[in-house]
Amino acid sequence: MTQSLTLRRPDDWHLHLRDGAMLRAVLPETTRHFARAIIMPNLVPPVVTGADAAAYRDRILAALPEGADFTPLMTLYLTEDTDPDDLAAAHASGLITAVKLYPAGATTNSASGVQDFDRVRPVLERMAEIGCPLCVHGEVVDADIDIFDREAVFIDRVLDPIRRATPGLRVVMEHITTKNGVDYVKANDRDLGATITTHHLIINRNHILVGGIKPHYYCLPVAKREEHRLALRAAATSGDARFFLGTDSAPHTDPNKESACGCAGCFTATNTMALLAHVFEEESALDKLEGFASLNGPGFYGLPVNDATITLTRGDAVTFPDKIETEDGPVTVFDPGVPVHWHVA
Ligand SMILES: NC(=O)N[C@@H](CC(=O)O)C(=O)O
Ligand SMILES: [Zn+2]
Ligand SMILES: [Zn+2]
Repeated sequence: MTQSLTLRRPDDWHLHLRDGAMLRAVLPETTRHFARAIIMPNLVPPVVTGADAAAYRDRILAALPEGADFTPLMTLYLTEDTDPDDLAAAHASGLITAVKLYPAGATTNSASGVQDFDRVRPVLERMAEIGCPLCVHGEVVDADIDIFDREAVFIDRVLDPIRRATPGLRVVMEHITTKNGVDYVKANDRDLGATITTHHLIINRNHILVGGIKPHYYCLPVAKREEHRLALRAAATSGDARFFLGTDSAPHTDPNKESACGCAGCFTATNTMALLAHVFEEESALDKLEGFASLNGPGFYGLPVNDATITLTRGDAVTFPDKIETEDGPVTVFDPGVPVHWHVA
């Protein structure tokens, strides 16, 4: 049995770092293991202009722990008023790596997102021209669409039409949660990739609801039924380079999670690499973990892979901290609910 596994240092292609005290508290949890991360722009107010992204990047760099080797890859939050010239300049200078599309109202801090997709068509065309990828939170928000169907309906009604209307636009379907998402990626051989989170490889909707409601397992898109989790596992461990890690680690304080109207988001920055080793071992696919966590993402984004390595070792069951303390309050670390024997050496 494999006892130790050395990988090129991984990257996180979907990460929420927040700002201020929360940023300072959660950033070390990521920089300990990851070399780069795509930084989500859903702050309040959101990161919409190049100037916003530059200022946010500087706040992240100022919060880096001593000696950390970490590069934040910045994104802009697409709105119906996004200026294509500002976007193009931010992309050309290397300030931003991608642009994020939130359908208005789909998730945490998405109120400034897109309501009328026709209104962002010129921006999307410009992005296709300059080769700037679009990261998509793929859920419709129509009240008559069941929350468990929102991803599948988004693919048919919004994503596929956008991709057909904008040839050459490179799209990352963020945090896919369904077999429909996996199949859509597989059926398209260019300009399309998908991130998969750690938690969606581990939980299905029963984990959220059976035996009492578990607010720390609630995130968006919400975990689906077991067949979808299995499809995600198969995709992540398949070696198909279109699938790569985006943890969507999304810290909220415990009072905001354990509430009558709890926030969506799972915080997995702390234990993601150990949990992934656990999952990939269960799938007899430890040899595919480096591709998923360290190679496929850079491949999609056209960036070099990292030179440094990390080593995971297997031993006695490990314990992770239950919570990270922040000046805003405690943040609960995702609990896989099963013993995990891997840790980052
Ligand atoms: N995933 C989540 O449940 N929450 C994210 C937003 C998002 O990625 O949709 C957050 O910012 O808290
Ligand atoms: Zn999202
Ligand atoms: Zn997210």
